[in-house]
Amino acid sequence: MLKIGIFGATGRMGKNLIEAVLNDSRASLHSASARPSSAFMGMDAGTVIGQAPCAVALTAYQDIDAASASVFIDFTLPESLADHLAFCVAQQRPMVIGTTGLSTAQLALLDDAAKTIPIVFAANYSVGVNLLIKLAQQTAAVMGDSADIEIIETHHRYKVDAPSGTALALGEGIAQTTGRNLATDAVYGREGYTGERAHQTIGFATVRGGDVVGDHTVLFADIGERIELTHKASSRMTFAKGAVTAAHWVVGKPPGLYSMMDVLGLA
Ligand SMILES: NC(=O)C1=CN([C@@H]2O[C@H](COP(=O)(O)OP(=O)(O)OC[C@H]3O[C@@H](n4cnc5c(N)ncnc54)[C@H](OP(=O)(O)O)[C@@H]3O)[C@@H](O)[C@H]2O)C=CC1
Ligand SMILES: O=C(O)C1=N[C@H](C(=O)O)C[C@H](O)C1
Repeated sequence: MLKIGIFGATGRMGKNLIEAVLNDSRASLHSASARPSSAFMGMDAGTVIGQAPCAVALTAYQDIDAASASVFIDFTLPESLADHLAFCVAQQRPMVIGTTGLSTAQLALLDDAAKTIPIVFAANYSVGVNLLIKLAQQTAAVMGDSADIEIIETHHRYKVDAPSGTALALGEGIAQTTGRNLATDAVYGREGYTGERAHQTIGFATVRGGDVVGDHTVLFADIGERIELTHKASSRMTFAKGAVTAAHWVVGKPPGLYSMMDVLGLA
């Protein structure tokens, strides 16, 4: 039985993760952490998600008995990444991380931690989006020399980072396939007198509103025809189940930084 600890248990994803773990017959909820200032601190994790109590009380991450956990899942905000990484490295526990909007320095921390523990890190844990990345790469290999490439993402009003991590992962995958460099070729939104589109650019457009769980479209627009590859997530449970699958996969792996592509055998 896999014993899964969840950081950020009170968040939108945290609650879905608790439910996904409680519904997994091969896993149990080891622990659920929240900010020390959280109004939910001390409450039962099952109660927090509106279900029957599960005998796991929300605690500060520092108070978790990590030695008895198999793996930790972290979908929080970038500012808590360093603490959670240091905790798991000190306790030598594998991690599954889904937090997006990480800075270059935070990505370097991830690389460092992965020298001593196995970590799965992905901007999107749905099967469909990982397949979309592959399909976008295949399309780019055929059409990337002539078509203009634009990535459009839509998310709920509460999302704090832009473009989405998934949009950036799609852009990175296409850049690798076509010999582009996102650092110089990405265009993040347009305004004013922009001039004509430079062909090698990859454009990103961000839409925010309502309760949209997560939509991504990759547009390959040529003269006379265009292809639009679209994925729409309709439930966060899709991401939560993917993260739990990754948790099962990462336990027992050697230290290293892995992706959901590795978990799904798509790498
Ligand atoms: N990879 C994937 O498949 C997916 C990734 N995501 C990403 O997951 C992340 C979380 O998304 P979502 O659940 O919607 O966000 P929420 O804002 O709903 O949840 C964030 C959680 O992190 C906690 N938190 C924030 N700062 C700290 C801190 N300094 N220390 C401890 N805990 C902290 C919050 O606690 P509190 O409630 O007390 O503020 C909350 O529980 C985002 O980066 C999002 O982009 C989302 C969906 C899928
Ligand atoms: O914040 C979200 O909600 C999501 N974030 C991830 C991202 O930034 O790509 C994944 C998903 O689209 C939902």
